[in-house]
Amino acid sequence: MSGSVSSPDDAPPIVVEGLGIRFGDFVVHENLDLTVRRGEILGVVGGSGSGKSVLMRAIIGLQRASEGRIDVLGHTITGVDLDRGIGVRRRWGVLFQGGALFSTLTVGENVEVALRKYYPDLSPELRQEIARYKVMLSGLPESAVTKYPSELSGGMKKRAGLARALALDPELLFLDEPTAGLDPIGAAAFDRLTRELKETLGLTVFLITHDLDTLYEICDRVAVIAEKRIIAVGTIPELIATGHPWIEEYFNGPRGRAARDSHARAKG
Ligand SMILES: Nc1ncnc2c1ncn2[C@@H]1O[C@H](COP(=O)(O)OP(=O)(O)OP(=O)(O)O)[C@@H](O)[C@H]1O
Repeated sequence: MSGSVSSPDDAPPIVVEGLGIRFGDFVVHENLDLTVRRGEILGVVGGSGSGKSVLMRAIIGLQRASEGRIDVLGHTITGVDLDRGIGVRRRWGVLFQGGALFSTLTVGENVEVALRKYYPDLSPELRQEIARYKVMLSGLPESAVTKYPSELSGGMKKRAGLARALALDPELLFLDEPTAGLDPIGAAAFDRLTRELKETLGLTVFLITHDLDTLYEICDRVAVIAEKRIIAVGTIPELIATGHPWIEEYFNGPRGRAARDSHARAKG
């Protein structure tokens, strides 16, 4: 079942077809379809508990699908043990909610974990140098390399988690609520960093968020999860044009309008 799709490099980086996920009798996803285009930042929104994180976990092979098929970077990953053989796991990076840093390791050592696993022959000097570079690429000062997570602010922890996600030069970056808990200035700075990294490194970004400013400022398209599936995907004007009540309320409610007005003012 680990078959390669016909031309892996031309295929959209993520294709989800007919996905079904349930926990016992509780159905989270049913017949969910989604295609992520190469080089885009795709925002993923939906009410609390609608299954955004479960979908992300399924795409990165941490959550078993009950039905359907998921292709990532040209490889079918459903029904496949990702620790064996297909080598796709090293081609993505993930920033989990909360950063998921090892508290007993320094920031630099956290970044080195994946390098040790996938490139065991790297010399310690080169490994440390790559980790230092990733930390700085994520907008942290060089001094952060030797700090422990407990010594960092919330915003710095997110950046440290991002450095870890970038450790293996991924093609695909998964961000689960990266600006949650940040003040508005810190959130806007993180958004800018995401956009810059996407453009500089040629990343495709799957970004779960509740942050309307993030959607307006940096997302190329937005996918909406409701009723156990993706009910619409497109630019924000395209979504609003669907007239779906949840989308209408989300983007045309008071917060949605405030984010849209602020985006329009920033654009002049
Ligand atoms: N391992 C699990 N076992 C049982 N139920 C689960 C499990 N993981 C998630 N769920 C349930 O699946 C549903 C979707 O969870 P998920 O975390 O994907 O929501 P979400 O859309 O990311 O929500 P939020 O915006 O609040 O983070 C929730 O009802 C959750 O309780």
